[in-house]
Amino acid sequence: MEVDAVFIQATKHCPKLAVVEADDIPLIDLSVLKSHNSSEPDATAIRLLIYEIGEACKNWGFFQVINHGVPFKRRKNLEIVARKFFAMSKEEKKKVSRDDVIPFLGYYDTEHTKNVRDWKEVFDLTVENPTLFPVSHEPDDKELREYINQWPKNPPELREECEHYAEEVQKLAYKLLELISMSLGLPANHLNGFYNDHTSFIRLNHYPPCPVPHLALGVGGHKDAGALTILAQDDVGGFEVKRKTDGEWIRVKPTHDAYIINVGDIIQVWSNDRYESVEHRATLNSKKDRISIPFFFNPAHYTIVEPLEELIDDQNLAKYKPYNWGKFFATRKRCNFQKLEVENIQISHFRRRQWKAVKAVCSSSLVQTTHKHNQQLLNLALELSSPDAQAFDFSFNTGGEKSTVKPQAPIKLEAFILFLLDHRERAKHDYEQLKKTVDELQAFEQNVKLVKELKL
Ligand SMILES: O=C(O)CCC(=O)C(=O)O
Ligand SMILES: [Fe+2]
Repeated sequence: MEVDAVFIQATKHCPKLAVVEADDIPLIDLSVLKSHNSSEPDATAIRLLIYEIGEACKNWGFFQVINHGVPFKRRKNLEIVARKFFAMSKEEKKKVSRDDVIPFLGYYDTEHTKNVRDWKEVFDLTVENPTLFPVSHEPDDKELREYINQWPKNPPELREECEHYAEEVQKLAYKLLELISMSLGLPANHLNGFYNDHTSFIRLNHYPPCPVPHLALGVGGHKDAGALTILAQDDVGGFEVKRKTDGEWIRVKPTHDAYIINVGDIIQVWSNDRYESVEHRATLNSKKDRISIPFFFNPAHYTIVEPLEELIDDQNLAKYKPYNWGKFFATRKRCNFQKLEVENIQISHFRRRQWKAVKAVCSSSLVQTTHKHNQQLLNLALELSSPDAQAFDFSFNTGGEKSTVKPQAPIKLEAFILFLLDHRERAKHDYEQLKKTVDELQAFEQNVKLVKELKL
């Protein structure tokens, strides 16, 4: 069977044939939250649970939960009805197509992730019906619209099953939000206020069998833009996360009645990078089709997302500028529909200037040309930080025309060292890579001194 080239991934994104399954992915038991025999829950056990969740968010950016309180029947029923829906003819499904008037909700099969088409079809619905959202991504356009779910005639039980499911998973979402809040040292309900008019939605994902599972992806590598995702996957398997320690794609083996929880971009920003949104993707299967059902737990459209005041001080400056969630989401939606030449909007575009300055150092050819080792190192650093670097390429090289900043070289170098140290903390793998390239860190540090002595 011929496969349309729009589905084919660049070689570096193609899934490897040998699947890696890690056995240390955090599996967290929430049974302690249920108060048995109406007695108070065990305070020590809760403290331990909060600690476990904090560690999982920090080290992995995701975890699985069991004994979460969502009745298995609700999930199973929804999976069955989702299969029924996707088994209908295209013509039938397209009756509830997402279109220009209802751009977020209903059926569609043309989503692109990172500009390559996903091998999937989906049905989207909001949890609150209607849900208020900005009409346009344009910052000055203040028009809002009430988005209403589109329900197909068939299967008739789809609506009811979706609504039952949403109700139950929502309870879990609030529990997790509270646990995460406490793991950041904040009161349990600290984040709840953002959810008064929340914009959470549920997606039914269907990945048909694919004749070229080594060349295409169900969903290409991406980070979820919202706050928290609660994912149910069936027993076929295919969900993979990029492990923070070494950048390896790890397959998360389906665990009976477990949910996969991942921290999204908003929690990364709220936590000022203490917790990082993890990159993940869905791989395909040549024989079986697969269903997955993410619940995206997102705040009100008017939420201004920024690092939480309680988590910043002189030592931990806010790393992001505030942004409006509704506008961010609208911009994302606009790009996902079509193949564009530009990169989609990312939270890295809102990183604050002190971090930009660091990236500017990396792109300064003045520094790059001073020493071969440094050049390699800086190129690598530039690569590691490429999403940011793209967004603001200062190119202020030795009196070049575009020069807008005249930075002081010693300050720049210090900033660069800070950048490296930050990377060392955040991604040991990247640091190992850097280290390898310059032979060893010591050599690099000597080079830095050298550049300083040259007073560049
Ligand atoms: O299908 C999966 O396992 C992942 C889906 C996903 O990441 C998404 O829809 O955002
Ligand atoms: Fe996702």
